[in-house]
Amino acid sequence: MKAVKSSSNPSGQDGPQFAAPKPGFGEAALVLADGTLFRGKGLGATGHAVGEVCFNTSMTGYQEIATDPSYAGQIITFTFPHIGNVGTNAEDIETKTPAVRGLVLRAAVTEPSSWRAAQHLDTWLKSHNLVGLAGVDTRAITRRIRELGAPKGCIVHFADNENTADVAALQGRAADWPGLEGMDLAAEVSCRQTYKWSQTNWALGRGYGDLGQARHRVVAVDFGAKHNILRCLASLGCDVTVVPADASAEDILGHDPDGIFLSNGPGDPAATGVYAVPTVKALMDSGLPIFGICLGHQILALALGARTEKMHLGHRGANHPVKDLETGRVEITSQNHGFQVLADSLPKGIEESHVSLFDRSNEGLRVTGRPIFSVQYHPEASPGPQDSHYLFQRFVDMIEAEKAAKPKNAQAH
Ligand SMILES: NC(=O)CC[C@H](N)C(=O)O
Repeated sequence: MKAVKSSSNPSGQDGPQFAAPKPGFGEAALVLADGTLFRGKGLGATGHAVGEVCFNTSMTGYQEIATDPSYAGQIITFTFPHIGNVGTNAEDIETKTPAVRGLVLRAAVTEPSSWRAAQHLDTWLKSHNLVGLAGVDTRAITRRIRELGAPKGCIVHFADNENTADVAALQGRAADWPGLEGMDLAAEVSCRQTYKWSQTNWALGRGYGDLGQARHRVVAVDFGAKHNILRCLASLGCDVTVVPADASAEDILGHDPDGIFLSNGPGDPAATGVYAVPTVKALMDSGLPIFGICLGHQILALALGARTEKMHLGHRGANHPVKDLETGRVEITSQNHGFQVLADSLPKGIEESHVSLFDRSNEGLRVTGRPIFSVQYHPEASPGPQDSHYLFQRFVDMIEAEKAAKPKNAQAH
């Protein structure tokens, strides 16, 4: 087993010194499927969890990241060293029950310093039964991930009476985990029942608002939707009905929507799409505007006949440059995905609308002449820049144009 000591600096250069976790935090480790071992101090709940180890480069917004349902089946390494220093609160959540498997941090978590802090990250992790690891060389982990492609791993926070030397079994657990390819996780994190969403975006001095008079009806298919997407829709006057991932086209159209939204979510789109792809195909026949984000983009692409594949590393961060191919404008985007749509598999009549300036991978599509479009990245930010908020307005503009072209009393439903 290749141990990487948490206190060492493998680059041999003088780097910044980080506070060591305080005594009282138990032993903890991250073991990759190939046996690479990182030992540090535990945070949050004791226990172990297995998942794909990925890294996120965002400098802020760790609570939104940790509550993004798209992280089901994944252990996040934060490349930014100081995570947890503004604590946690009841507002910055993207779902009530986080789906992430565990968090890996460089520096020990300090006491929260923010007027919004309600809980220490350690207490918050415990309350959600999430395992954390701090005091490890996250640069070394990131470099390992870069070499291997997001590897399988096991994170463990030992209880006081446990034998902390026995990590070989944990390597076995990591190696035995089947991996995200072919895994359907959207069904796990989706809502079980249809519900209404009316909360609007957060503002300083007010907090979240509430949708007043609704102007449009949108059905959002929940593959693991981040709350801020729903807030962005409500903020533009949409009365949002959220339906489970396996809702049929009939169920969805039964709500008499003016537009349909396909959400982000975890897992392999090819696996998740087994039930969603036929539904989305049927929804496209309705002629209604359709907007997809991330997993929603991938499912829409599959429904249109394109292909998806797993990326080597994926994109996870809050500063990814993306070019809108129609306007030539570059937006700095928030991202979290490990699969991609293959642009050269897009059939005729489907245009690539956005491209990543990091690696030229596909970041969006548009159906020529129809109000159907989607993006791979996260225009709702949360966390991240708001450069791409215009896409929600684009969706609402499409809804308004369709309604103006086909007044309700002239429509079939
Ligand atoms: N944020 C998302 O919707 C992620 C989509 C998909 N699970 C991926 O990793 O590519």
